[in-house]
Amino acid sequence: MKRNQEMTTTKANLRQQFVEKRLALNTEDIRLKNDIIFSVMQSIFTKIRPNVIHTFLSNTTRNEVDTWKTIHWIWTHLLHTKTVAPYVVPGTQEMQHYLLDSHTQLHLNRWQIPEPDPLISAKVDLASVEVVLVPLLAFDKKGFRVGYGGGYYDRFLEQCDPDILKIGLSFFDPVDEIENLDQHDIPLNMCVTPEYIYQF
Ligand SMILES: Nc1nc2c(c(=O)[nH]1)N(C=O)[C@@H](CNc1ccc(C(=O)N[C@@H](CCC(=O)O)C(=O)O)cc1)CN2
Ligand SMILES: Nc1ncnc2c1ncn2[C@@H]1O[C@H](COP(=O)(O)OP(=O)(O)OP(=O)(O)O)[C@@H](O)[C@H]1O
Repeated sequence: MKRNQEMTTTKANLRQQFVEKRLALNTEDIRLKNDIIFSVMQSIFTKIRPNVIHTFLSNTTRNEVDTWKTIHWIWTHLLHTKTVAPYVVPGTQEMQHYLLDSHTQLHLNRWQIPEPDPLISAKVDLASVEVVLVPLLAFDKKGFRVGYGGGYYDRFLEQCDPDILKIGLSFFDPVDEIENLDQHDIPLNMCVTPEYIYQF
């Protein structure tokens, strides 16, 4: 406990800590945790039946929470729900957003993250998005998050309706507090972990 209190919880420190924690999980741990998160996502989406869900496309080689099972389940069970995925415009901090369906052509970007081909995919108006599944490395008890440090999601969420439902997905529990938040940080409304559904 003492040690925990003395540990700094700056974004840079948490980034390093949680990259390591995630890479230390074994394949079986990850499978079990992903299964629990998937079943929670099924209940949440069955209950609220959103029209448009924006989701990150996991880089499973970095042990990100897997969104693919949820995406396939949405496609087969929520027939009126559209899914949308981001594309990082190279050399910028900006993301564009494209319709994701079984026909969407995907390419791996420089970080091995699958993205819709911007030349042939259908661009989506952010005003239609109702739910965003947000990637993260760590989050705190107030719902603030730390990602890889590009600031992509804060820039994106700023463009969305403030009432949009922002759901983080994490294999780990929250830290008490992120020390160096800035005015751009937009908190999550919910974070799903294998242990608990946090609501903020
Ligand atoms: N699956 C997924 N898609 C996503 C995100 C994410 O976290 N996960 N992003 C969430 O924002 C955006 C991509 N942001 C990223 C930002 C930095 C790095 C990265 O690997 N950075 C290096 C640092 C040096 C470099 O620029 O290469 C690193 O962490 O080692 C990866 C993705 C958009 N799409
Ligand atoms: N809306 C914004 N406008 C301008 N700068 C921003 C905005 N959002 C974030 N930033 C800046 O981007 C940088 C990275 O932000 P931060 O460390 O919060 O990234 P992150 O949340 O870990 O990354 P990501 O959102 O890509 O997962 C910071 O310097 C932050 O101030």
